[in-house]
Amino acid sequence: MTQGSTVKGKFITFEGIDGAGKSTHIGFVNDFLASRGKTVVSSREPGGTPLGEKLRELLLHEKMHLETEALLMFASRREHVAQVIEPNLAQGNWVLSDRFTDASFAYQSGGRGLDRAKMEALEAWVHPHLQPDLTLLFDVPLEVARERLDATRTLDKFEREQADFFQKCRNEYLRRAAQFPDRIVVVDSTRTIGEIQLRLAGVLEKLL
Ligand SMILES: Nc1ncnc2c1ncn2[C@@H]1O[C@H](COP(=O)(O)OP(=O)(O)OP(=O)(O)O)[C@@H](O)[C@H]1O
Ligand SMILES: Cc1cn([C@H]2C[C@H](O)[C@@H](COP(=O)(O)O)O2)c(=O)[nH]c1=O
Repeated sequence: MTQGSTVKGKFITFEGIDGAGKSTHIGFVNDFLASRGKTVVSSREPGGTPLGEKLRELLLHEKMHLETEALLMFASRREHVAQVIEPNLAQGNWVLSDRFTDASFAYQSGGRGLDRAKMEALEAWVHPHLQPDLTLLFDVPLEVARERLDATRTLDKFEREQADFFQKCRNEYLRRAAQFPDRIVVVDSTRTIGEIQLRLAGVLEKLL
């Protein structure tokens, strides 16, 4: 959702606590939209640009003050918005981002406790006129997410956090879903991958 009548592309973000299953579905959404004739660009945060990927390495592996963490997330986002998101939307392309600003609210404010007003100030600074057209929030109980993560990979700094942290992240995600019901669609990610894809197809049809 961008201001200005020339913009034709759409911006879709994927959110959820670690292990909820969001990355699994980005490829499906990409292929679904491509099959409808859309040019689709898939990206991620933190990251999505050469500088953003360097910041991602620091963010996922170095201990830092929670405000440093929030500022670096938004520094990565500033590059991403300038270099990837806005230029592609302006060309009429569809942009899929594995996480965006809802993740900062969920993790830095919800999980770590950073004042929400500071997050709102950063959001207003970094992308005052840009919001996703659609946010897919993959929601699962913590235990399900943890089981999925433990089965698949070496854990990074965030993924090693305790259950209490993820409960607060999840609560903040769900609070935002209630605050922005027209933008954020909550997807029950305890369902099978096939059931979730059917649900996603229904949601995407309405956006085409
Ligand atoms: N609906 C599902 N049912 C069963 N397993 C699933 C489902 N969705 C995802 N998985 C599995 O759970 C694991 C984690 O999924 P995925 O990497 O998509 O999560 P994520 O939310 O993107 O995690 P992160 O944010 O940490 O990258 C993968 O092994 C994936 O195959
Ligand atoms: C954008 C963003 C991300 N995070 C956290 C959330 C995840 O734990 C990692 C990214 O890892 P993923 O496997 O690629 O999802 O970063 C955050 O805390 N704040 C943010 O704004």
